[in-house]
Amino acid sequence: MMFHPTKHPTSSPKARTTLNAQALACRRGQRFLFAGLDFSLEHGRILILRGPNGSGKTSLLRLLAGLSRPEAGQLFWCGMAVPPSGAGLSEQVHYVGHSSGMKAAFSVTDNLRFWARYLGGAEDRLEASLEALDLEALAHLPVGALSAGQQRRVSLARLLVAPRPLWLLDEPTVALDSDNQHRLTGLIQTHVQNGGMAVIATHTPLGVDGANLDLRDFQPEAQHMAHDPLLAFED
Ligand SMILES: Nc1ncnc2c1ncn2[C@@H]1O[C@H](COP(=O)(O)OP(=O)(O)OP(=O)(O)O)[C@@H](O)[C@H]1O
Repeated sequence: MMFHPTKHPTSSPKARTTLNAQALACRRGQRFLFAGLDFSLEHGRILILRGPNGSGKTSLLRLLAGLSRPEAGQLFWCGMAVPPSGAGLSEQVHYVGHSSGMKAAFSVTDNLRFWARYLGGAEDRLEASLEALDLEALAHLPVGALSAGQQRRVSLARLLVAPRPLWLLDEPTVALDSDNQHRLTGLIQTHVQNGGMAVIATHTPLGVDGANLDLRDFQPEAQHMAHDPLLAFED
């Protein structure tokens, strides 16, 4: 795939941007979700995370976002080892997870303006972000007054307020109608066509080309399960 570093305002990846995982392991509570997980992702590529509920897709995305630490193994960003804190990688990442990350009482515009500032983006991207997710007519409304699919679109608009090369998307189609699923597909395709990368957990087809990583292939065979799930809970 061609690399166009300056063509699109949503991405400003470095040439030869790469993300590699070597022998990653993740433990939640007393249970190893996966171990020995390797993958390699280059600019312009998509990695699609597969696996049943509870197999560790969200846990892997949180680990890549620097929100939790691996139990073992090593991440490399552009060939540089990422420390357990995630420093050096977490600043390159947009993470859109299950929660919207928005303040319910604030308007769509105010929420996105906050994220633009927080993520080091420019406010002049706001209009384009609203337009890309068909949010202009909702921009003045408090996020808490929006439907689930509309709130999801606000979360996705965050991807566009600041350019970051690696998009981590957790079930991004949830609550989206078919028009907006197509809109999302277009955004992802544009991002990678211009040199971005994406790791996407999904149970449904996204209409994008990507390599598949099935978490079931990395489950340790013998599990020491906690008898009481509450005892295993971690913040
Ligand atoms: N805070 C936590 N403390 C302990 N265990 C947790 C915690 N959060 C999640 N888990 C466990 O980790 C396992 C993997 O959860 P995760 O959310 O990563 O799965 P998933 O593959 O994303 O699932 P889904 O397809 O349902 O979204 C689950 O068994 C879950 O109970």
